Amino acid sequence: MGKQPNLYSFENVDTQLAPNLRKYILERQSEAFDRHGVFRIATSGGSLPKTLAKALLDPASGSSQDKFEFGRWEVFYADERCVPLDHDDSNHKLVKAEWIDKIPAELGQPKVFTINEKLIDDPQEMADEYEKTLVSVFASRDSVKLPLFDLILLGCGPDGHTCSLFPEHPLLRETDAWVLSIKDSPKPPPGRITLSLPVVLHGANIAFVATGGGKKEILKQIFETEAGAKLPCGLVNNGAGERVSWFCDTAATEGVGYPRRSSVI
Ligand SMILES: O=C1O[C@H](COP(=O)(O)O)[C@@H](O)[C@H](O)[C@H]1O
Repeated sequence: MGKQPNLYSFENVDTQLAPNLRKYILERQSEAFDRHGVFRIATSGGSLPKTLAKALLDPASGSSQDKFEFGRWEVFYADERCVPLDHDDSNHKLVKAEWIDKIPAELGQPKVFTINEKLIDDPQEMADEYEKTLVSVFASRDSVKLPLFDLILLGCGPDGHTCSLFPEHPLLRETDAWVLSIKDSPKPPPGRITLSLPVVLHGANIAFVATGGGKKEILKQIFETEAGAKLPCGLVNNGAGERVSWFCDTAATEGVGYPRRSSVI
């Protein structure tokens, strides 16, 4: 498959996709610990956190010998909605409820970098402040051109959006900023912040999770058409190639002609 993205497709989410995603993340964790002693991830909201929880927390989905060391994790948001952190639209609220709050105490607690909810009425200010947070963690912008996440976990919207980067939106042309604001998101809520495309493409590893029949038409477009290659998810595939892995179920990949794999092992 050379430098192309990996497309994994599993019959069952609980018994196949989740254990394979678990193995993949354990490998990324181990590489990151070897590299710099911490595991820095950026995560999305939407349908991803529920599936991710099965991979991270379900004892039936992996070997007990390989454990996540959440105490050495740093968790950032690939995108966030400009709402209070306890609002139902908040990606943080969802991620916290799905898995962060369920981590057994003995596995440690991740350091989580949320938005400043005092800035919900000013998305640009919120994006600037979140970028400063990244700068403080990933070192100064002068010496680091782009932050290097060990793993970026992404969803794929039915229109091909990922993070809060929407098809044909001018934000896709951003080349300088690390964190962008959007006031006119086509999907509610309208105010959001998002990692920029260059930051996503720079990720050491990028994993999409897309499940269910509602994703099959967009996956066909992304993997098989020129127009799909220009959608945000297609741009990630083309820009990051073999560093991209898709974790899907067969309902989502039905009819997709691109070569599929059934195990990360
Ligand atoms: O609005 C958003 O949507 C995308 C995709 O969500 P999904 O429910 O179709 O998986 C999500 O990745 C992003 O974080 C979220 O803000």
